[in-house]
Amino acid sequence: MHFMQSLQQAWADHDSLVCVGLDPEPAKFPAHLKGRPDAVFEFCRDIVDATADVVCAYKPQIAHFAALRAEDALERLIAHIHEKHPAVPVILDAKRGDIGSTAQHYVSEAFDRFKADAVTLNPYMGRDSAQPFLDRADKGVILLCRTSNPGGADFQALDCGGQPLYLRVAETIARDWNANGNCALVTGATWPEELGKVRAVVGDMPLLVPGIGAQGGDVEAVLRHGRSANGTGLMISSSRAILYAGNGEDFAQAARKAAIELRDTINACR
Ligand SMILES: O=C(O)c1cc(=O)[nH]c(=O)n1[C@@H]1O[C@H](COP(=O)(O)O)[C@@H](O)[C@H]1O
Repeated sequence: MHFMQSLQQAWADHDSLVCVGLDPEPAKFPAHLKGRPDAVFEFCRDIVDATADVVCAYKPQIAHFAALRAEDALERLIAHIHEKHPAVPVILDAKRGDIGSTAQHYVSEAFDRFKADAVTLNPYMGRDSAQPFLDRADKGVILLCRTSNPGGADFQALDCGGQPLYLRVAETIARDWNANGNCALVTGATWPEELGKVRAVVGDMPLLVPGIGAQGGDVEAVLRHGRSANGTGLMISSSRAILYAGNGEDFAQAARKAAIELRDTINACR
């Protein structure tokens, strides 16, 4: 199914705008998993199986797997999600972006090797670096716009003909890059007013919103500024606050409880 269709279906069927970020850090794993040869897969799989009915998407972050030489675990994890929880789309957080000939290989990595439904991209290299991704009309292309980190403003807030660069990025992508209707933007929860300015420019385009939980973003402000006309339009992503909500044998149930709490807090503001 087209990423945008499965996202909308998951928003509706699970009544949830929560995206769980899958960022494995073995030092934070519960004691009974530490040292097990397949701990990265087992940890993420158990989190997924405990939360799949209360989320709208999963977002594995590729460096967290690659640094551990666990890319095969990432492949198996995405295959597991597709097999056991086919209603939940998978966003590969890879923040790619390169000249067209290399971008083809990043396309193949994300969609043919890992079989993700969507991927995050850095738009700094311009249209031709994104085009091979945009051409995959059934896949989501989620472009950095106003990132959650403290240095996000270093370049993104620079004046660009009377408006900040991040708004020019939002405007250009919504107007020129979205011919296949498969674009979305990253707008951090830590800058809710900027998020609202992006929403005003892009209409109902989905926004991936990291920065809730460990980075301290304000859920109510994100909803107030960022929800679309029908009260959806957001993939509100949290990694550490859900993954490491508990560190005992019941860690997956603790993650489920944290995901449900976040879903309910969000829904109270919709
Ligand atoms: O593209 C992202 O997902 C992303 C964009 C951004 O602006 N800020 C941001 O934190 N992220 C990612 O979102 C996740 C945030 O993790 P937590 O702070 O633990 O919820 C990490 O995987 C980051 O790489």
